Amino acid sequence: MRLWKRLYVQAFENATNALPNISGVLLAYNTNIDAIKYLDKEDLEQKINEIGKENVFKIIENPPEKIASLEHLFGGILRSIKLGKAMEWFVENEEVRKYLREWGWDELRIGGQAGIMANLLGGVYRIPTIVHVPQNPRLQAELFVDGPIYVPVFEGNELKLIHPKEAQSDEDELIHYIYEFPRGFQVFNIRAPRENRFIANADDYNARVYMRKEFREGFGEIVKKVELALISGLQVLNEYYPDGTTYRDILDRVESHLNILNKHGVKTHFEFAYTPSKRVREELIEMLPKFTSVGLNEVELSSIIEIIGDEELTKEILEGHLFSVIDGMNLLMDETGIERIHFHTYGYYLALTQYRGEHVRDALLFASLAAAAKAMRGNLERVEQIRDALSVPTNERAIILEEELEKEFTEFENGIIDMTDRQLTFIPTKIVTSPKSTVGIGDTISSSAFVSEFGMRKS
Ligand SMILES: Nc1ncnc2c1ncn2[C@@H]1O[C@H](COP(=O)(O)OP(=O)(O)O)[C@@H](O)[C@H]1O
Ligand SMILES: [Mg+2]
Repeated sequence: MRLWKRLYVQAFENATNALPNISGVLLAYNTNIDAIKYLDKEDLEQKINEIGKENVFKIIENPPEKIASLEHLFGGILRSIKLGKAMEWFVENEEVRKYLREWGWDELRIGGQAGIMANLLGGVYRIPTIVHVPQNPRLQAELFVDGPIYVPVFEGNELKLIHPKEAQSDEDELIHYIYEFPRGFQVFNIRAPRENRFIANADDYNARVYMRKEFREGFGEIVKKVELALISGLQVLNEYYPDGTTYRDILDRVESHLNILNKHGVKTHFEFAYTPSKRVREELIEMLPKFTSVGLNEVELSSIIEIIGDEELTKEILEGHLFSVIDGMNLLMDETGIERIHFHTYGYYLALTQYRGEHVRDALLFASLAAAAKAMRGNLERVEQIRDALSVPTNERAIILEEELEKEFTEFENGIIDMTDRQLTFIPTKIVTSPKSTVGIGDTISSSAFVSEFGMRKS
């Protein structure tokens, strides 16, 4: 434990010193508005009574999984409360969208993985950051913090980089309505077994990874300004769209972007997220050889092994067996040739890399501090807040895992294991016992580790 305390302090210094080494980062593709409302029992009961309680209750046991009426909306909310389960349904109906807008929110936050990472990398780490915004309405633009955050804008034929606030225009508002409820929340005779949220997604653009003109026509220019890129948001792809296009049309465009990034020597990271469509998941795995790095959690690694591995390993990873996770990471590297895999789960992170160095470990430690700070505060504003996370306790139970690793690998030192052609890096993470919010922690972890590692590599 004392060892890790020392390593954490050093890593914070090394990582923060190296952040200014990065001249530019690109973030694509998903940015939206998260509108958060904390549900109120009286308000909810009154609205449901007005609409017709009986019809709303019918939806609870027959979930349509999408919203075409107010009955669907409130039935979905009640189902989420009843099961204590996070659910996200797409809003298909224009009248319902108007209703949602009028019902309003308590808080607005920038949403989407690219949007969230922009406020962190540009706003907190002060790295020049270019972010893709499918639309740039005022409501969303104002959620970007001040700092070197840019969207590309055509002025005539020339591509200019402008802060989103200065580039806002009269475009669509892509709103994800997030209805949060605490454990024990009661409405009529329904009681929430645990805290969670229901999301009504009123965003046609990110659901099909819409790319704005500047990214379709000016990508070659944009890429010249960055040395790192983080790609996310592909998990939502459907196999077919009503207009006859498929996920393939979109992935073709993403692949052409990757080819341009690779041609310019930009290091690329893909942030995995659970991808319900097995077909799409398969295609994403096939695209991984074009990336430098991938970030994922236990559910996502397991869902990949389901495709490239066997049933036994799939199950063991989901159950959290350390050595199965390591086997899964090795298998994924064998299959794709990807240079870096960063696995994160509650309590520890692993990185498997085709290169060596202590900066890989320091980057994971820095990411763990950033995650703890984010969990504590809900929102990060300054790098000093990450330093404060040094006082958060380190996961004691990971020490048992560390001992298992020591037994298995003789060459294990300070979290680093030398395998013949690879390095495996292990760190116990900080754990915040009562987090203020858990939205965007995974994105914070992966992006902090990726950018700081490459910054330190240049030191
Ligand atoms: N209370 C906490 N303290 C520190 N880290 C946490 C806490 N809760 C979750 N985390 C970290 O956040 C990660 C969540 O990432 P992920 O599962 O990818 O979700 P998302 O991408 O939706 O944020 C977990 O793997 C864990 O490492
Ligand atoms: Mg994640």
